[in-house]
Amino acid sequence: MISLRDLTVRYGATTAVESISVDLAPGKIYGLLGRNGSGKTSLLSVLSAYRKPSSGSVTIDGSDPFENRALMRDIVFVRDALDAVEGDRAGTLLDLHARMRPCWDAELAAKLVATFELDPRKRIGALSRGQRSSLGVVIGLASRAPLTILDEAYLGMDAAARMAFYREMLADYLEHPRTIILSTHLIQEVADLLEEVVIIDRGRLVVHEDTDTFRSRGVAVTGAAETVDAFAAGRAVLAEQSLGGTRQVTLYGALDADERRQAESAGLSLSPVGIQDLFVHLTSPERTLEAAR
Ligand SMILES: Nc1ncnc2c1ncn2[C@@H]1O[C@H](COP(=O)(O)OP(=O)(O)OP(=O)(O)O)[C@@H](O)[C@H]1O
Repeated sequence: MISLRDLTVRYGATTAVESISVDLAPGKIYGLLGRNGSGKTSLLSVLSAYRKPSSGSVTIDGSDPFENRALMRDIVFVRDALDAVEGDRAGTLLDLHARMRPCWDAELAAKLVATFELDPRKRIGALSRGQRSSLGVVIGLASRAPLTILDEAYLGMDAAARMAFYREMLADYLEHPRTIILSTHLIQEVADLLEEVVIIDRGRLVVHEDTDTFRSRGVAVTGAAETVDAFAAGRAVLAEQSLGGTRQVTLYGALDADERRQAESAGLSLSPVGIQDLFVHLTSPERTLEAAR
């Protein structure tokens, strides 16, 4: 179990992560979602023991990962920087991880290198943006670390490479379940892979729940403006738009069967809201959930 307690990360006057407490059960794929600068990388850096929290704590199965060699071997953190010597060859970096990672799977690494058409003889500094990301993904997946953290691992990858990444990740995860945390802005693309979503906004935790429950909370209600307004009264409204006499509101909060019947008999139409739209509404600067309530 990963437990964050009042986790705070500050850089001088900037508070990147503010008092986040959350428990993440092992063996799931998590989506860490947040707008630019919301604190995702800062949070993941602490989780992967790259950085000490300013205050609060992180424990993994009860132990602090910071400077904990045994725990750190079981955490792989793939991020933009790749943590590599630019003059080294891609294959050298893979060999390094093969030696460092107790669960490294050389066969999987070779298969992924072929899938992404990577040339292990190429120097890291000479890789294209997408090839660098692919190399990161090979390291992330072939490490088979019990805690695998992929921070925007897809940067620069084209659509075909991203689809291959998702496919390979899911296939390997199903055979070798582990905790995977994906930080991503491509929410719609990965939505079906995520078992739980964690949303942070301006350093604070906004949502942590299983993806289906989160998805079920969003409903778009469309109909005559006054009927929609009457139905929406007292509910959390995340967004609204009107065209002529027709209004659509996005509500946050699952409707029960009675409420659905009531809406439909009033002539309103109900439609689901994708998790990307829910995310956008919940983290929009103008309309936070607190404001909506
Ligand atoms: N090394 C640093 N020094 C000073 N401020 C930093 C540093 N790293 C991050 N920050 C600040 O902390 C805040 C959170 O940044 P962070 O990189 O954690 O966000 P993020 O959610 O990963 O963003 P993005 O989606 O744009 O990658 C931002 O305001 C950023 O400017």
